[in-house]
Amino acid sequence: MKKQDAMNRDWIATARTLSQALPYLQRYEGATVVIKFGGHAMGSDEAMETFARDIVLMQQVGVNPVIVHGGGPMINEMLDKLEIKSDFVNGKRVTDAATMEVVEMVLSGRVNKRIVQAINEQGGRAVGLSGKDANLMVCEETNPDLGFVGTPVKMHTGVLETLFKADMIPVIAPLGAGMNGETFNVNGDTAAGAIAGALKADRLLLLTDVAGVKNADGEVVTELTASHVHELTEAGVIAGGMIPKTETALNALNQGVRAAVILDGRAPNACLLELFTEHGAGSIIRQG
Ligand SMILES: Nc1ncnc2c1ncn2[C@@H]1O[C@H](COP(=O)(O)OP(=O)(O)O)[C@@H](O)[C@H]1O
Ligand SMILES: CC(=O)N[C@@H](CCC(=O)OP(=O)(O)O)C(=O)O
Repeated sequence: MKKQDAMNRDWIATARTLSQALPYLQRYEGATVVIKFGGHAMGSDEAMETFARDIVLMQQVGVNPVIVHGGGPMINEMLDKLEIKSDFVNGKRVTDAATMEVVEMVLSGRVNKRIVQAINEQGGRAVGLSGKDANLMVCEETNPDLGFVGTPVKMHTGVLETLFKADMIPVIAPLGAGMNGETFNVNGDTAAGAIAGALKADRLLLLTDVAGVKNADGEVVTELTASHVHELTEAGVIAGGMIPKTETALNALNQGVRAAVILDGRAPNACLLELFTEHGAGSIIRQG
């Protein structure tokens, strides 16, 4: 009897959560949400399945989700196998011609198709593409010392609008087309920010492997403005891999994205918690 009572309580709580989601579902009807799915956040098959379910649910309730993925750890694995050495400068992989070939193969091939398949297995209709398709992301060389690393300079998002109209979910590998036929390797966060900016997305979600942006005491700051971010960066509290993420978030806000959120992609249902509950998740950055 006691067990039955506990089960009933769980079901009532589930129904309440669904009911409380109504205003959030209404708020995000027709909204565009760009989600950066990092290589570290992908981890296990289980994490991939939960992520894919969240994305399909989002689309089911009227959101236009756009996935931009990373895959740094998977690129490292393949470069190791091929015994190609790789270095990073300020969070960007120094990319010579041989490395570029491996980056494209891993990102457009293995990683992109794994995400596409996971979404389709949950009943969605995902289409895999890279920033080279339909000239979505045209890039210039970031810095000659980094080789084929690109900075997005011109975006053509028409292909994404076409996919939205057909109820398809774009899954984008962070590669860019050069003006002279080159292929560029673009940091996943940078690519997600550029795409969110060009779409003037309602939300940019950057999924990573920490709960959010932490302050000097190691606590997650749930709400931040641009000036908070500058203060924490100048104090050296925002460091390493968090610097390109917060920079991407601020650039996206400057281009008209309403808010950017940095959250733990390994936490179950992180995207749903952020979009459709009062609780939210991670650190939300708004124009201040
Ligand atoms: N203030 C901070 N708050 C949270 N994480 C921080 C902070 N400063 C530096 N970091 C580091 O940034 C990392 C996230 O960046 P990164 O490893 O590049 O993520 P990803 O692989 O998901 O793109 C965290 O794991 C953490 O070690
Ligand atoms: C220029 C550059 O550094 N590109 C990245 C692209 C992948 C990426 O960003 O992957 P994560 O998001 O998983 O780190 C790289 O070569 O690793």
